[in-house]
Amino acid sequence: MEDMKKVLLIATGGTIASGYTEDGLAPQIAAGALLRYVEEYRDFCRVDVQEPFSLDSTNIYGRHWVELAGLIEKKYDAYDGFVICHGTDTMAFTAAALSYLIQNSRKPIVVTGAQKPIDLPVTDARTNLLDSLRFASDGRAHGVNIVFGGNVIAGTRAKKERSKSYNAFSSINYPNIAVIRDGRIIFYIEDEDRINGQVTFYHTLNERILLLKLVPGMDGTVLNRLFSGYDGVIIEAFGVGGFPDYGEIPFYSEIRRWMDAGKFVMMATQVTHEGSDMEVYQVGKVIKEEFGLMEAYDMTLEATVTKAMWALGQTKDPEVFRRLFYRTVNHDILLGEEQASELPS
Ligand SMILES: NC(=O)C[C@H](N)C(=O)O
Repeated sequence: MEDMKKVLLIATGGTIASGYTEDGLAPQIAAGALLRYVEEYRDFCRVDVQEPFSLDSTNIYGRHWVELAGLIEKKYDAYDGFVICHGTDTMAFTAAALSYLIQNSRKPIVVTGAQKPIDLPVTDARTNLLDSLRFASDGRAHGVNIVFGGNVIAGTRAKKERSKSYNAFSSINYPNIAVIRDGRIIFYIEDEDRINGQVTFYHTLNERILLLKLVPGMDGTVLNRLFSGYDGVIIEAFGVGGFPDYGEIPFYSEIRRWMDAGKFVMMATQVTHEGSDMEVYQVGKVIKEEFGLMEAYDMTLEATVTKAMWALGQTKDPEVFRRLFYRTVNHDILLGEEQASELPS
């Protein structure tokens, strides 16, 4: 058929493509073989395959994200949509990173995977892959999304909340973009009109970002010991956000040291839902104001980390960094616009 959509399937490994070995599950099923389990796709799209690498997603990080974005950039004009098959463990990081590396894409870029290998008799893999191909072939779909367990989740809003169930991913602090039920896509958010201008690809990340989770009693000098290894730190604080003050233990002076050295200090919360708001309590407000600290607000940790890597890959200027960090990309932050609008443009 003339109007069949063209989709590029990019396989990267993960459980969806795994088989049993003596040492446990490991990726084995080639990209082309994945497609044989979902022949129904032939009714609505044509698919080519690429397999840049085949890894358990535990082993996927910054350089793979840049490689995936580069591959999509190279093939962008030749396809109507892209589906990346990926392990679930770091899928939320990859989807967030790709949301920053590929912005303003009118074409859909879907990240999917499964909790069970595609060749098992009982598996979520076939539904997830077929749903993803369907979504990547839909004219209303755009940008980076995870399709998993019947949910379509903005690439910056996904979190793996369940390690075994088929509904492993949730959309955090934001509604699903769409759901897919029995092969029918029901959009909750239709915002194609927000895309104007050209798709933009970025090629640089700075991975020297540390995510430090506070535990009660943590000694602030831990920041001193990690100082030379990183250009920025995101501190995963308690509740809406604040720093402990245990008397002589110097979180405050460590933050001063990092900032005086031109490093970036940001605050996020270890609570999954509803986000940070450092100005509520004295333990947060005073230090936020003193240092002009940035905070993640309603962003997921995965988005916060990869956005910091992307922004720091573009600039070292604190004002430019702040503007990039608070600007909304692929629905990632709702509470940052206010902060961004207070900055000179
Ligand atoms: N369900 C999965 O895909 C888990 C696997 N360990 C991976 O992330 O590659």
